[in-house]
Amino acid sequence: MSSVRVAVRVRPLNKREKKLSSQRIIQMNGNTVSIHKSSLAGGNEQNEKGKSFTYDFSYDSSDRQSPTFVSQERIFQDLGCDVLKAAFEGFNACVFAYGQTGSGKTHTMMGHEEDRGLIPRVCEGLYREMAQRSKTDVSFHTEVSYLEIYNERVQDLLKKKTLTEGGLLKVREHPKHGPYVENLSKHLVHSHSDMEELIVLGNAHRTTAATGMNDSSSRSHAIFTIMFTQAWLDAELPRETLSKIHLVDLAGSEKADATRTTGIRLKEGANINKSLVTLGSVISALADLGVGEQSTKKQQLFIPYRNSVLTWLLRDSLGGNAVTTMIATISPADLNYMETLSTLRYASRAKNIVNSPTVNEGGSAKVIRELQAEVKRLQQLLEERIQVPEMLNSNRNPLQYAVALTKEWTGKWGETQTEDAVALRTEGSGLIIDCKLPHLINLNEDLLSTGMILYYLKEGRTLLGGNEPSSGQNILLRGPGLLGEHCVLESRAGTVTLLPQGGALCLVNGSVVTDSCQLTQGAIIQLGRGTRLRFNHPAEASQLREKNQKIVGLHWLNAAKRSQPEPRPALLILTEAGLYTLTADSGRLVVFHRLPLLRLKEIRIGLAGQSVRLMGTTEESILGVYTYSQSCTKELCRAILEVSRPGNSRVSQSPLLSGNLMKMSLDWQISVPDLLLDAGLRVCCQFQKSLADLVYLLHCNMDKTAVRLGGVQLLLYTSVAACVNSGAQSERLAQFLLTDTHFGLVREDAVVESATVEPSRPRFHDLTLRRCSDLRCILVHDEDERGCVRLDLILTNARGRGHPESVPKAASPSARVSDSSSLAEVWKLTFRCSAEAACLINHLSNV
Ligand SMILES: Nc1ncnc2c1ncn2[C@@H]1O[C@H](COP(=O)(O)OP(=O)(O)OP(=O)(O)O)[C@@H](O)[C@H]1O
Repeated sequence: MSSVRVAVRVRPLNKREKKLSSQRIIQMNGNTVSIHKSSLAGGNEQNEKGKSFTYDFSYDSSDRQSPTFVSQERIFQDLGCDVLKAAFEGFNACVFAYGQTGSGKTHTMMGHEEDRGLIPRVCEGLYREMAQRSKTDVSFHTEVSYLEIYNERVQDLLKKKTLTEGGLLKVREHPKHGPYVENLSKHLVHSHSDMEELIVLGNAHRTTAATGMNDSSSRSHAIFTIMFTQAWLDAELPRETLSKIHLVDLAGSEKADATRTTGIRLKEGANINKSLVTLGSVISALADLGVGEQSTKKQQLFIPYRNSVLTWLLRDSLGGNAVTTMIATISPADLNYMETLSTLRYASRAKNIVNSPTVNEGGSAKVIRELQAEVKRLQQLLEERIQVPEMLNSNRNPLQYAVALTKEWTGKWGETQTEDAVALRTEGSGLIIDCKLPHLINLNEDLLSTGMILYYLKEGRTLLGGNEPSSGQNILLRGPGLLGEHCVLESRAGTVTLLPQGGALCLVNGSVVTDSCQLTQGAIIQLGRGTRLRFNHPAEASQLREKNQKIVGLHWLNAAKRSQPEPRPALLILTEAGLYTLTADSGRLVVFHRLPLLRLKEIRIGLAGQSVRLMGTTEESILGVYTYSQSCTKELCRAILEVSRPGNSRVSQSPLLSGNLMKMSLDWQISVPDLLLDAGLRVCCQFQKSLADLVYLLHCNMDKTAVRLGGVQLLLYTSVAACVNSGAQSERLAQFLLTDTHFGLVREDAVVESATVEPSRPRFHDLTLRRCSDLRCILVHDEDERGCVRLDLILTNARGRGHPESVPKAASPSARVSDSSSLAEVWKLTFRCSAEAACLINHLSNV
């Protein structure tokens, strides 16, 4: 018997809560969590003391600086390690996160690249532990499935929606094994990186949406399941255990008014709440069972597992055969008092659920073990000269039967290892054979041969030979010069070696081999005088692919990210799988940012197409790219989309990728629709919002009596290399802007904007603004070999309006007038595009 373990975790205040000056109402003391009723929730002196609940674990993650701060690693050490322990002992395990929407369930279960949650850490831990145990004679077999329950329907997150109509799957009940999802794909995994890839793929397919409470709210319940089998011979007795690990990220419980939900979100909310209400009823009923009312109530108590898909599928984890942990996630803010209290009550109730986990022994192994035990018992009887039942001498002699079954089991286990290892799939008009085990492909030169043979290599020895079928070869080949026992291929823990037998002629990649030789991916093996085979090692190939991904494009640009928001020169390497940004650090190139393309969620084009903001699933993943030209922006975006969403015709038709971004940006009337692509990838812009921000900043720094806010009209906004003031030598990259009456330089931040953290500076900053009438003359230099044009703007009576130091924030701009100077001021500007320089010259000459 084991009680459900319950942990409570409080997250930091979010942006919304801070904006509303929320009070913290959660205190954690040891494993006791106290919630105080705030004035906002109608608190008064009397109940100010609040309510307290005690759990198995309490985690205060509300303040990173606090000494009591609990990290993702600590949660893994406390809860994840127990999941692994249970799995290796043969128990089922389940961890589910429950809590209000936006309270931190996904953060705790999945986390993000820089701060990984429980699921990726459990997967990593599983492989770490397997590697440590690999020296023992235990074999492991791991399969993974990942599903979501959205609006009470089950969808496979690891498969494109082609299986059944809309990709929806049915839940059925197996008489022996209980509820299961029909046709749910199971993926055999060989390595931690295989598992990570599946997680990323599944997450990309998950249904999320922005709600009032969470910008990226999970609208579905997601169940990531690892089916983990271990098999070994224990003193000649076969042993096999199968553990199912369910890692569940529930959708958030929510009040319709709190999230200001309507339409689709409201319907989702109703379904989410329906499952959670059923989960609550199940927990409640089980808790009643657990607190010692079994005798009176057990018979009468009905557990409503089947009232929702979620509880039906998790039946074994709730009051059944599993070691189960619930993580209740809460907000620290008084705003959410009622929801937090309800979560704490829910969690407290769950503590009373008692499960009865048992080691899940593989069916056939169990029968054999029981038979072996029977044999032992009978042998003992023999030794004691007690009359032995007839059975021992009959055909169904348990000893022979057990030996036969053991043999069969060993064979079957081997098969399960290779089952699913070879699969056929179609791609376009081609047929692809996927084989996860190391294998050989026959490169037959016989012109009349039309088939292709693939020989997979199981763990252990494989004897190859020809011509003499009686030699007991595992792989029988035909060809001149082949001996009966030609060579042995030995596969051990991912390494395959070839050992020639008795003077047989073997060549690997054209060199004669006489001793043991390790084979590597793609090796060409020649046996005898004509038999040629190609060796493939899928695991090694996948590692090599990772290391050696095909480079699709290189871009030298400037880049920034949240933790380092100043643009810096960067090399962007676009590969088939991700975008790598390298920068120089003390003379060495270092990876500044990495964005797997599967995780790419948003491409936002900056004002006039001068920058791009690429965002993955978290704010930390934001990469700001300063392209300084709309053509470069379009080129980069097209390249990324061509790799991540190939062949999508809507990409080329989108005005964002084909239109004039400058024109679209500076015209208040043009509204550019977002482009929504597969797996929730959005290509968008916020031209009008950015334009409004910029115009407001400009207007604040102009002479307000002369220009109305509505009269500020932007004519040009482009990147230039600028050197302002005659003395200064160094050029800096900035945005040049031109209005009817003014021109200026400003810097734009491509990273800024954060749902949870107040940005440290406004989108537009460091503004230097001049009246057009301040201009005395323009010197136009010849175009250089790159087509760039330099203009020297010569200004007299320089009056610094909105000088860099005078513009701390867009919201509170000031118009400090700098010292007048009798010296002329020179702005040396280099325009990348001569048309833009011409536009400036035309306008200023007219003035
Ligand atoms: N412990 C934490 N530390 C730092 N940030 C957190 C923590 N928990 C949550 N957050 C942040 O709060 C936001 C909401 O969290 P998350 O998406 O995990 O909530 P959720 O409970 O899964 O919401 P929903 O039910 O709507 O999917 C995210 O931006 C997340 O990064």
